[in-house]
Amino acid sequence: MTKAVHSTKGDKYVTATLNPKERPNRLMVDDPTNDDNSVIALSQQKMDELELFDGDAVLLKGKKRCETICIVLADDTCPNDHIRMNRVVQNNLRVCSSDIVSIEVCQDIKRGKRIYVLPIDDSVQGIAGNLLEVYLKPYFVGAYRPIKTGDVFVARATMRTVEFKVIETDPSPYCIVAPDTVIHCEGDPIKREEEEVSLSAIDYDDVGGLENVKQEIQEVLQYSVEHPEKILKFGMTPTRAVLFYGPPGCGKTLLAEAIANEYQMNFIRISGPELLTMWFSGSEAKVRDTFGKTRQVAPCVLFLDDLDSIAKSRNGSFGDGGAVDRVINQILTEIDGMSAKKNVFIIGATNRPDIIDSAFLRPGRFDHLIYIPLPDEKSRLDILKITLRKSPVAKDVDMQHLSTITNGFSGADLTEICHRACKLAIRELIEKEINEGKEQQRNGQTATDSNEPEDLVPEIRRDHFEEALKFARRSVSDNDIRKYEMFTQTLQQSRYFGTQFRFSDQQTLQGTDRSGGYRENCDDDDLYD
Ligand SMILES: Nc1ncnc2c1ncn2[C@@H]1O[C@H](COP(=O)(O)OP(=O)(O)OP(=O)(O)O)[C@@H](O)[C@H]1O
Repeated sequence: MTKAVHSTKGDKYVTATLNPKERPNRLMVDDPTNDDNSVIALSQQKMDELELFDGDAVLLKGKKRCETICIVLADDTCPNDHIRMNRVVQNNLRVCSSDIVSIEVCQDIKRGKRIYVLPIDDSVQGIAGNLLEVYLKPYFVGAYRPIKTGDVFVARATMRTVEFKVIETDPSPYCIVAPDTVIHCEGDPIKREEEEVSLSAIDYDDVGGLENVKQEIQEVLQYSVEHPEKILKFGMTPTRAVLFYGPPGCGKTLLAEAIANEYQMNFIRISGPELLTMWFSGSEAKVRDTFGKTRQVAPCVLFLDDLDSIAKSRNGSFGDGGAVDRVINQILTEIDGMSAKKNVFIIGATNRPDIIDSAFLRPGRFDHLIYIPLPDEKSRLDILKITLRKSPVAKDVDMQHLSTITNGFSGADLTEICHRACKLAIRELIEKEINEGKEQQRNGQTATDSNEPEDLVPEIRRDHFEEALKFARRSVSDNDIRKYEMFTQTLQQSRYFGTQFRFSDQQTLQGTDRSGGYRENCDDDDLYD
């Protein structure tokens, strides 16, 4: 399986910039074996040559004068002139696989007194929790991570990942975050800068079920990326765009992010309404720039969400159909330009495949449609387990039973049940701690009197789930599902002409049978006479 989609660099360029005698500290970027945001790896031989030791802090320089600091470790599987780093580090340096970076020891790095970081707005949407406790402390605790002003990093908790930008460090511009470093994160989330692309940390293990779809995507990507010449030989163009369709909340977005991660590609998401708003507010150039950015950060997955909204708007709030036609044309031109580029893969998504403009579905555009259905029982069990994998759940909570009784629930509906159960446990814990505090006050005790504070709610229990299920609801109706199934069936019928078709030997020999040999069940033999 292709794990990485490398940017195409001519050999000449590589040999010129990698002349080992002249610049031993210039190395070619490789994908990591260890996915840590703060670690890069070199061969032991290269470490010796550069007089580096395991655990040294190093200063890395990439493109556009971008720099970052990491810890270096020896990895004997790393080729001598290569440097392994994950996508977070690559993005901070604005480089990708096969690009060249330089490395030098960073001698003057100090322990941080304080750091100030802020979340990036689109990565924190819908998250209400305490970012410091839930994301930042677990990310930094005991890790002694070096950070530099301007870096972006990804911190993870349960199912969500949040991207943070380092606004300031004291001392500046870089430091090591130690246990006594004070972490500040107060303030509004900040906007993603133009050149920063999303660093999805969602991977295939975060997506429950959908095994067939993962397999299908693998084939599409593998054929298109690894064997384009074979596809061209047979007169076809490699598939560069697929359209996910299906009910809401079943993992279209999640899967698109996981694909980007799985194939070590950057991820850019644009929604149909965003594109329309850009256009109608008079910034066609912005639409071009948005697509342009995708080309710059290739290899990249471009995720075009809510494609149906463009079709809907023909008769809607954006005025006459003519204007919408022009938007569609520009978007299609961009998509055509994009899909001709080898290392940009476009994934469109819609809940309303029936109203998608047919121009989007022409060969060379979204000609490959993939249905993302409601999860079946096994997939529901997977989704429940994935959602709760970082949560302590009591042993007698029967997940299998939960997955059986939730027939017809989407992935998002199931996630909501789990989150509600978690919140009930959290609420109970807080209430119990407050009550216990009051009790201690009444008894004249202090919290430090007792040695080990008792864990008042150690796990999410059955009753938390039972309560959560009272509020559970299916967000997709049977009627909707029937419509998707009918669409899929019609699509298949229009695609698959017939399994019984065979060329007749006679026709091959004589070359005269204009019916194409498909005569088995035909009564109207005289049609062409
Ligand atoms: N297959 C799945 N595995 C794990 N979680 C899932 C799955 N499907 C949905 N979820 C949960 O539901 C949430 C919403 O899923 P997602 O946004 O990918 O759905 P979608 O199909 O893109 O929906 P929409 O069409 O409304 O944009 C996810 O963040 C995740 O928590």
